[in-house]
Amino acid sequence: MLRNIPAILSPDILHTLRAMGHGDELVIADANFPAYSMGCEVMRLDGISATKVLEAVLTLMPLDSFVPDPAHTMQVVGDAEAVPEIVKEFQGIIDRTADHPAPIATLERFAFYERAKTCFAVIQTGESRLYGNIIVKKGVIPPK
Ligand SMILES: C[C@@H]1O[C@H](O)[C@@H](O)[C@H](O)[C@@H]1O
Repeated sequence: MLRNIPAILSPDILHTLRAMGHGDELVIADANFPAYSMGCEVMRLDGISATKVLEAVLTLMPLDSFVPDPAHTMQVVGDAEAVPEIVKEFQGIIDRTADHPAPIATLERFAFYERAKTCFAVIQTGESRLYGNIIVKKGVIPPK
């Protein structure tokens, strides 16, 4: 255990978050997401919701303020305008925790997979709600 570090973040996840640089992207994925097919590092937090993981990650990792869309979720197949409850929760977490909150943008399902393939890593959670996937782009911590 560590002081000031959310206990759900495992040693390998802490290593990855620290190794990521400005503009690198992380996928926080639900339990149905084809994480191992994305070709990047997969870390697992089975049994933990994607919303808890997003909250924990954003307590440590700044969201990028250099781009208009530092966070993306997956569009509902057949209803691109739908906003699932979990996406509303993701937005609330970003609004509460990010230094530079931004509205979440969306990607069509297969465009989301293509974007995920370029990401630094995936954290596969135990999230059982469909469309519980979010890609977050790491920002910078300026000098004090
Ligand atoms: C259609 C969508 O495919 C994705 O890969 C899943 O992660 C979502 O929950 C949903 O089932």
